[in-house]
Amino acid sequence: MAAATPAGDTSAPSARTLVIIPTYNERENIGRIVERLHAALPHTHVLIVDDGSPDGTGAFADELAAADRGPDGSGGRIEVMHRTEKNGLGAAYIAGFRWGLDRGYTVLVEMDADGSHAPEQLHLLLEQVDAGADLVLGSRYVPGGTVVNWPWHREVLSRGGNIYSRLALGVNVQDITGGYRAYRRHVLETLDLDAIASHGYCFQVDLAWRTLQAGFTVGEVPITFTEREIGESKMSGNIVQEALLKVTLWGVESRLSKGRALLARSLGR
Ligand SMILES: Nc1nc2c(ncn2[C@@H]2O[C@H](COP(=O)(O)OP(=O)(O)O[C@H]3O[C@H](CO)[C@@H](O)[C@H](O)[C@@H]3O)[C@@H](O)[C@H]2O)c(=O)[nH]1
Repeated sequence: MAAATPAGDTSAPSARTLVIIPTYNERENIGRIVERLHAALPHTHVLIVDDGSPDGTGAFADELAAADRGPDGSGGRIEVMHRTEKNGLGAAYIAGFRWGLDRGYTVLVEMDADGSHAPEQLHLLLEQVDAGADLVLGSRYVPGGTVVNWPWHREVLSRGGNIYSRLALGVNVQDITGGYRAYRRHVLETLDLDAIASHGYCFQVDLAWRTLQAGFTVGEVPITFTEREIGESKMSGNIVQEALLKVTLWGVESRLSKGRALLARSLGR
C-alpha cells in the first residue's frame, strides 16, 4: 500500500479529514460513493479498508486510487488497505484509525460504502466537530433525521437496539448504533483501541460508549439514511447476538461500579 500524503491545501476546511470506508463485496458501490464524496468535499482523503472481497472490490479500489493520482503518481486522495480475510467491521475500522492517526489526520470519519450515508451531508458532521464536539454522530433518530426504504424489520431492530442501549447504558444518545460519524483524533488517541474486541456493528456502540465514559462530548446531527440499492447488507444473527450480550454486560458493569462507588462513599462518612 502506498503512503498517503494528507492534503497539501490546509486552507480547505476538510484538508485534514480522512474518511474511512470499510468494504466487503462493494465493487458496484465504491466508485459511486467516492465520486459523490469528492463532488461534495473535494479535499477530503479516503481510505478504503477491504477485507479481501471475493467480488474484486479491492482491485477496483486500487484502480480508483491510481486514477486519482497525478501523472507522477503523487497527489492522490484515495488509499486502499488490503486485509486478507473478512474480520468484521470493528477490526477494519480500528486498522483504518491507526493508519489515519499515524499520518496526522485530525478528523477521522466512518462511512458505509453502499450509499446509505450521504456524502453530501458530511459537512453537517464536520461543522459540529469544528464547533467543538469530540465525536459527532450522524443520527437517524433525532428530529430531522430519517430512514428511507429500510425494510420494516430492520428499522424495528435498529430503533429497538437504540432504545435498549439507552436504557441499559443510561446514555442520552438517540442513534448510538449508527455508522456515520466523525471523531476528533484526540478521542482515538486517548481510547485504548487494543482493548476493543467488538467485531460486528456492536463496535459502534462500544466506541461511542467508551467515548462517553472517557468524558468526551458527543453531538448528534440529523441525517437521511437511505437503504442500499445494490448489493447486500452484512447484518447477521451473530452480529445482533454480540450486540445484545455486550450492551447488557456493559450496562450491568456500569451499574455495579456506580453502586460500589456509592457504597464506598457512604461507608467513608
Ligand atoms: N472491511 C469490512 N467491511 C465490512 C465488513 N462487514 C461490513 N462491512 C462494510 O461495512 C459497511 C456497512 O455494512 P452493511 O452490511 O451495509 O451495513 P447495514 O446493514 O446497512 O448496517 C447499517 O446499520 C448498522 C447498525 O445500525 C450500522 O452499524 C452500519 O454502519 C449501517 O449504518 C459496508 O460498507 C460494508 O461493506 C467486514 O467484515 N469487513
